[in-house]
Amino acid sequence: MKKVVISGTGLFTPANSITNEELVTAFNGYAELFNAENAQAIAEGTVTAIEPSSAAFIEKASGIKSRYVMEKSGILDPKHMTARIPERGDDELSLQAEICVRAAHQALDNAGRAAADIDMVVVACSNMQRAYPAMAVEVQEALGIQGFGFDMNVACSSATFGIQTAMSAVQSGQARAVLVLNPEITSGHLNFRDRDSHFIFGDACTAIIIEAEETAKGRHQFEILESKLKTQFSNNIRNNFGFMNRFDESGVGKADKLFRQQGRKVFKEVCPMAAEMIKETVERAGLQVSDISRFWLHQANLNMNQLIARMLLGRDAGPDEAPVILDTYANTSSAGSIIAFHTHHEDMPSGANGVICSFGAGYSIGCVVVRKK
Ligand SMILES: CC(=O)SCCNC(=O)CCNC(=O)[C@H](O)C(C)(C)COP(=O)(O)OP(=O)(O)OC[C@H]1O[C@@H](n2cnc3c(N)ncnc32)[C@H](O)[C@@H]1OP(=O)(O)O
Repeated sequence: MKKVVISGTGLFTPANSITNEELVTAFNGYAELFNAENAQAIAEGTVTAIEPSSAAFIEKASGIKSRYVMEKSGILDPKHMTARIPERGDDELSLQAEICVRAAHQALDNAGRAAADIDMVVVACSNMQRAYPAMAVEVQEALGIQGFGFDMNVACSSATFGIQTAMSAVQSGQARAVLVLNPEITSGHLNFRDRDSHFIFGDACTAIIIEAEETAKGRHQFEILESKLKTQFSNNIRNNFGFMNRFDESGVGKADKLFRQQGRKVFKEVCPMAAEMIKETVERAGLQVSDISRFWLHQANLNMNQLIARMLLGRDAGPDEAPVILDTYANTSSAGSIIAFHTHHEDMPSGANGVICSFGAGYSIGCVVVRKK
């Protein structure tokens, strides 16, 4: 079988960052307004008052200190509580394609590649900006890539599922090189009025070039030794937004058309699944967990990652073994493990092994074992 490498990655980080304190001030402002407007109903017991959020809780429960967003002022306005981003015309590059292009240029540069070397574009993320045409085809056009492109959505595991799809395309000869993009504008599906989850997500876009080892030119190449995917249905992370929403506008309300989760259940159920998947995939690669020097884990919750590392290693992981980026990026869905990889791989010596592992809605888990060239 043809050997395949990750030959370059890229990252787009939005210019605006929001601290926990800023986010909590906005949320508490909203809560005060809501409680004042509904004072009588709250006193009568027909409406529940909104409790204030707390920056200390957020950092302790999740490890998140701040997050990047495409637009900040609307999210921090207690009367608005979502980003203010004007719609673009059909003749303009869409926002999601724009951030793909920004990340793609960096990945192409790191891989020593030009658009003409790419035959396939995959946009793999949790939310597409529109139904069609596919985002990937717009990105293909914007970059001047021949060949073909398509979108795929496996929520937080979109990047790892995209890597395996790209690897198969290279191995089967469908593409010489594939550009996988993970444009996560998570602020669009985050309910900033929900105390349990308003702090969870941030925006970012990652790009990955996958190609045959024999012709790869990237400065830091990682051979893909093994990859394994798993899905198991769960309602514990769910978003009912979709094209049939307009059939029944009475619905069960608006909040179910945004991200919602049973965080405790997710924590309890996903950690053992992810640890087991990592162990299985590493063993399928002919290695032991002790042969892995770095784990680029999905970046949703610090306590989750620490627990998974303990399940695997029987001890706490050092910061070099399981790099953390969620403190400043929060959960960027599928981009998270790739941001960790992108920002923490250059120092690895030749021959060092690592694992990229994503886990999230579906449930979906993707595990990719790599070795530095
Ligand atoms: C695309 C994807 O990645 S999907 C995301 C995948 N999801 C995950 O990975 C999430 C995994 N789970 C988690 O991260 C955690 O469960 C969290 C961070 C969501 C919540 O942390 P937990 O410790 O489980 O907190 P929990 O929800 O049980 O709340 C604990 C208490 O804090 C309170 N609380 C909740 N939110 C807040 C807040 N913002 N500020 C202050 N207090 C809060 C709760 O009401 C609760 O109070 P109670 O004990 O009086 O009932």
